[in-house]
Amino acid sequence: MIFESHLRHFSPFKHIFFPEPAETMARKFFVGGNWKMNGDFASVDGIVAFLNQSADNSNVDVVVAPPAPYLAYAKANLKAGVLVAAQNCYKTAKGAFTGEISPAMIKDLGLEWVILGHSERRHVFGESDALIAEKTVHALESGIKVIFCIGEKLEEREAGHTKDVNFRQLQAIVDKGVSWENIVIAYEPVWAIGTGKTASPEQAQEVHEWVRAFLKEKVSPAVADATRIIYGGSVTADNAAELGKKPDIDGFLVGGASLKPDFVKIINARS
Ligand SMILES: O=C[C@H](O)COP(=O)(O)O
Repeated sequence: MIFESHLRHFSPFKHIFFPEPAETMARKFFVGGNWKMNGDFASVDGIVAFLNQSADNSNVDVVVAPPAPYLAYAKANLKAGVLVAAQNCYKTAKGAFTGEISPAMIKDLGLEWVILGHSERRHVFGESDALIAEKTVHALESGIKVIFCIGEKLEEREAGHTKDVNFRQLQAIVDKGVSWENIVIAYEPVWAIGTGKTASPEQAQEVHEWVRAFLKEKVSPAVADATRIIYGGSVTADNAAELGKKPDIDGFLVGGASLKPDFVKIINARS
């Protein structure tokens, strides 16, 4: 996959062999639920019950991310339309890395997705852009799709660095020549996560538009057009519909509200 990406960008014949699609592609809405380090068997049963009882919605990709000990249990009990993601993984398949899980293990559980670069991994556990990029490359090469999180801290926004920070975080994987068809970008301003301070639809749309323009310039117009950019940060059933009306917001990554039955309203926010 890296080979094709390089050919597309570096071949002098790229427009002959890899023409860019002329038409704009419709992006399927994507709603992720990140349970973070919350839950036990009883609460997982409760979440599974409201998800399984929800009406099927073929217009939305729904992916929930339980803590690692509950991945297999959630997968075994959720209906087919709700996929399961791991919240993190390491950059190699196996080895002496106490406490880590690998994409190979995620795949072995029959799962397809992992969240990487979440702000809590970046800022609580000190993961660097470089490490997150290595993890992303390894996950993709292992056949696992990636919800790749980016986002600025409050002080970075107030200092006028929002664009620089988000572009720097993205550049780390652009530099690796990743193939973008199995990546969803989650823009999650750190100041909005778990704070109840949602970015306004206009604030979120502004950054999503920047991110799409960045992809157009640094990768290709086709990738910019096709890649889903979802928003995370205090999304609730009350604010999801307005956020979801913005043209560059292709879904949500939901934390706290994904633990409650109203998560189903967020899944259906654009229906
Ligand atoms: O991954 C999800 C985000 O960190 C958002 O969390 P939140 O909805 O609790 O603010």
